[in-house]
Amino acid sequence: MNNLRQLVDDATRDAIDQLVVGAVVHHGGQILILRRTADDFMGGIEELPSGGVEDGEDLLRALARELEEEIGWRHPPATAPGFVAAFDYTTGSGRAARQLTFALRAPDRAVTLSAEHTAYRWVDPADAEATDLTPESVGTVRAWVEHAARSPIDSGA
Ligand SMILES: Nc1nc2c([nH]c(=O)n2[C@H]2C[C@H](O)[C@@H](COP(=O)(O)OP(=O)(O)OP(=O)(O)O)O2)c(=O)[nH]1
Repeated sequence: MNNLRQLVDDATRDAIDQLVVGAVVHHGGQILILRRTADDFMGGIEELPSGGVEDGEDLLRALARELEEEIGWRHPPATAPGFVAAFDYTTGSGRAARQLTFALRAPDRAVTLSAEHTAYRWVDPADAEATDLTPESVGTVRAWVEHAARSPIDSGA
């Protein structure tokens, strides 16, 4: 399984200010993407469900909280999340962020959005480039496809 502590230690070593957790939520081979509200920073883009890890929070607890907040999941994930990939970016407030993305199988397609997003859709990962996902997110989806093909158990598939 993945070493979560190592991911956190690596971020500290790399002077990351803000850890962010994200999820490739998948169901029947499709993945869930959310559209940010137009007036937000990076408004209107599509993104994977994601959000900042709070002080003292571990990665998987942060992931469960963000999934509850952003897509209304009120149950523990159906499968153990598998680590997919990391990407670094600068947040709207200028902080060095690293998004650590995990894969999770959704029990169904039910989604309840928060005010942070205006829409959601389930897409074929092969079509990721034709969405408004950022290149970093497209790369993450690709990594998930490759990872799932290589080692189905660890992928959380
Ligand atoms: N800023 C930024 N965000 C990116 C890039 N690539 C990429 O996928 N993203 C994604 C990650 C997030 O889903 C979203 C940006 O949100 P964010 O974390 O910066 O949002 P925020 O403004 O609420 O953050 P903050 O200022 O409150 O710290 O876009 C990038 O190059 N720059």
